[in-house]
Amino acid sequence: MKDDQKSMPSYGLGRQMQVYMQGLQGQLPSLPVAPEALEQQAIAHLSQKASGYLAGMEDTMQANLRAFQHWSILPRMLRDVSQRQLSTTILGMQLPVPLLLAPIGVQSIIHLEAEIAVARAAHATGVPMILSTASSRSIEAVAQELGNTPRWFQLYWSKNPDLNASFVRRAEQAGYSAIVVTLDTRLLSWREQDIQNAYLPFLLGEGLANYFSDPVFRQALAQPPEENPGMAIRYFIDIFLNPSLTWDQLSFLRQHTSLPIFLKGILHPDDARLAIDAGMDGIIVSNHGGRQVGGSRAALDALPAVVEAANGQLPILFDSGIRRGSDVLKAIALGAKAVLLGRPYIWGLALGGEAGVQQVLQNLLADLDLTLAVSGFSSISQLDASLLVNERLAQ
Ligand SMILES: Cc1cc2nc3c(=O)[nH]c(=O)nc-3n(C[C@H](O)[C@H](O)[C@H](O)COP(=O)(O)O)c2cc1C
Ligand SMILES: CC(C)CC(=O)C(=O)O
Repeated sequence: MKDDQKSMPSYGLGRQMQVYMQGLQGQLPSLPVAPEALEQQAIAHLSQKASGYLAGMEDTMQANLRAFQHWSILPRMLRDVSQRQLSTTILGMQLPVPLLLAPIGVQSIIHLEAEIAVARAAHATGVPMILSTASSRSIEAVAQELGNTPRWFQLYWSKNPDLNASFVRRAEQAGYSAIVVTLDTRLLSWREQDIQNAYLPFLLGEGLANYFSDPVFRQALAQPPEENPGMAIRYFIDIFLNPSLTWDQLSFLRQHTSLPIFLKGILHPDDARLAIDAGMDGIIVSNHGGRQVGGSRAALDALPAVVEAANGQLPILFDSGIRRGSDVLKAIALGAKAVLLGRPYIWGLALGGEAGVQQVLQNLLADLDLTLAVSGFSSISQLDASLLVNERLAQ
């Protein structure tokens, strides 16, 4: 984290003042500040294929956003909020803010500098990054940009066990401090826009940097990917999806890493109990941003039951629909230790590369810090359900 951002207590105010002072010199923020306007501008900027890929099932995405409206913050007054604390600890890991960048694959279809730009922005703001297996830059190249910024690696569990073990080994060697296994994408769902556009970026070789650079993957090919990319892509298609993956196979991963393992994509409380039985270290409640099960429960609506089922035995994180500081507060008040930011940073990437991602993160952190303060709290560790009113029950 940069020195001028180390003191989080003045962060929100600092960002506000920076913007207003720039305004006095005739400079307005280069990106829209409201997430809705940011999204609109980014979608208009991207090709139809890329924006179609970013989309999801509209009803489920809307449900994710609406779920936040069902909860209202009931602020408290006249409490000293002059010193504020946004940092949190998860399984002994210190996170400067309760926010991580969600794993988002194939960023090369959004911006030429892809995950490199995102990693630089993460480093500049201190926001930890979760790198996707399907990234367009390798595990090692992204790590190099992150310096000492915390990083986790998201694993898509392929049909080749040696490849899975190799990915995890590479992540460990490159300083990633947790493994996130995504459970909800053992098959690709029926994605209407991609089908309409007949577009799957992997078939064009996008998002395969980790595969093409992996010794196990390369060994399985008769010719290296540089000489015969078509053959490498076909092999990727053969092994990538793994619908036969079941709970009992998680022990394999445990044998191959000493890093904490988080399961991403849990919505049902019974699955939270299975995660505990399987000896996992954490859960990420998520419906993949409404991209997998069309018509699924909004992720925020699923959070309280998962938190209750976990019963404090392992940390719960959350994503799907985080757009503003108040969303972060609500998810944390409902029991999440931290949240993952998804599409908003990709909109920033689309419009402004590294600087765009940085602006989105700075704004969100400032919003979070100020919303915490005006709600009457000085530390995110003070938040619990008493912050919120459930408007559906209150009516
Ligand atoms: C274009 C795109 C690609 C994604 N790629 C991955 C991925 O590679 N691995 C993964 O676990 N989740 C992936 N996700 C899901 C995100 O990690 C996260 O769950 C989701 O974006 C949260 O929803 P939100 O963006 O609406 O907040 C992807 C999401 C999008 C939009
Ligand atoms: C299928 C993946 C490689 C990327 C992903 O998770 C997504 O597109 O939602």
